[in-house]
Amino acid sequence: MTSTPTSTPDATGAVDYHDPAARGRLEVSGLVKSFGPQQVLRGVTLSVDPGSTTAIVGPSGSGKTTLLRLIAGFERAEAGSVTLSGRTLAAGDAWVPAHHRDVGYVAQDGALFPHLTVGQNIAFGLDTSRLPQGRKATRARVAELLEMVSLAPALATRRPHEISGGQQQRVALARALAREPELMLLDESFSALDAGLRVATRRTVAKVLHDAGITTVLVTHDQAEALSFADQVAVMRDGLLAQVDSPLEVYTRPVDRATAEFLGDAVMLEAWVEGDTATCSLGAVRLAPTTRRGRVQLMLRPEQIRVDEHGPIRGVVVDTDYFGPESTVRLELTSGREPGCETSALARSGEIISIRHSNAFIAAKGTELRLRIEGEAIAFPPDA
Ligand SMILES: Nc1ncnc2c1ncn2[C@@H]1O[C@H](COP(=O)(O)OP(=O)(O)OP(=O)(O)O)[C@@H](O)[C@H]1O
Repeated sequence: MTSTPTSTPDATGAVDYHDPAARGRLEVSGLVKSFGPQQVLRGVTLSVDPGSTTAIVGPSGSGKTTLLRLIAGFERAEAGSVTLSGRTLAAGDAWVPAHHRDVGYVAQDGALFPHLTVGQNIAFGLDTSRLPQGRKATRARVAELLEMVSLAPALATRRPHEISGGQQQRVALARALAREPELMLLDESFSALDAGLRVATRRTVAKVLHDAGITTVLVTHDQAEALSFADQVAVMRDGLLAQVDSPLEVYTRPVDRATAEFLGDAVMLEAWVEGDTATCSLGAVRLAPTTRRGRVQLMLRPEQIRVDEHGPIRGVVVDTDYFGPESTVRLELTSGREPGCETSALARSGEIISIRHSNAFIAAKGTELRLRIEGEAIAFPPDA
């Protein structure tokens, strides 16, 4: 690790290592990357606070892994810069090779060496020049790292094929942690695991990284994983970040329809906006702050449409998808609105919407349900 304390700007103008407050701060600015004629990254800018976790999520081929590989130093960009802890890693001709970046990388399959034991795999990540000499010190550090990732010390003598997929991912993390990186990059690190193991492994890994205060960037195509794992979610589309914000904000206040639909189910309705109210087939709906007026597309999450026996909206169950704890219920709206409810030219019966409900018994086909809307809707341009 390069750790000369100085505040002298280098040739690129960046302050050279090491302002303690900046340790682990990642700044990516204007990254452009092409493969042949295809521009894969088209000017990506991203800030990650020290010790925080960012998930980069987006459709397949949007450029997520390429961005991670540029940060790791496995690829070079045509334009833009990467700085970590105030140290320039890449900018113009300035270039720090991958093995000098203080960056850990955990691949999708863990990429353990099959011919080495778990202990040897982890020891491979150790900088032995920083350890007191001797095999005893190495063994102790390996045991410590295994404990950090909640694995029994006895596993050290096994080979990767003798442990489970979730254990392999934790060994891969321990190997990456052995170098005490300032930044951990997780490239679809949980996606090869089955659902239960994925959640448990993700939780362990998140806790280890959080407790160690290591800045983390996770690439995933799994929206739920991104929303649950990260402090900050960066939504990538066509080589650009469409939105970077907290999980709650990107889910409840997506910047556009594509982002809304990528992050979860969305009910889209034609609507007419006046002031802070939109009128649509569900009646008058409160809007999140917007400058839009007139015709819009309204977005609600299905869970915002609640079954309520006194609700002003009526619909008849068309069909149901049962998922155990929850069902997605499709309803055809009927015109029997309550007296006193606003109506408009857009409020019409026959429109089909989806809601979520936890009681599968109420959702038999043909049942009439009364509904109300909770929270605010988002307005997008009418033709997006
Ligand atoms: N080494 C390479 N040579 C040529 N094209 C590449 C290379 N690496 C990536 N690409 C192309 O760049 C685009 C973005 O790929 P990338 O792997 O970054 O996307 P991704 O968002 O991570 O996708 P996925 O979720 O499927 O892994 C794809 O069209 C891919 O084919």
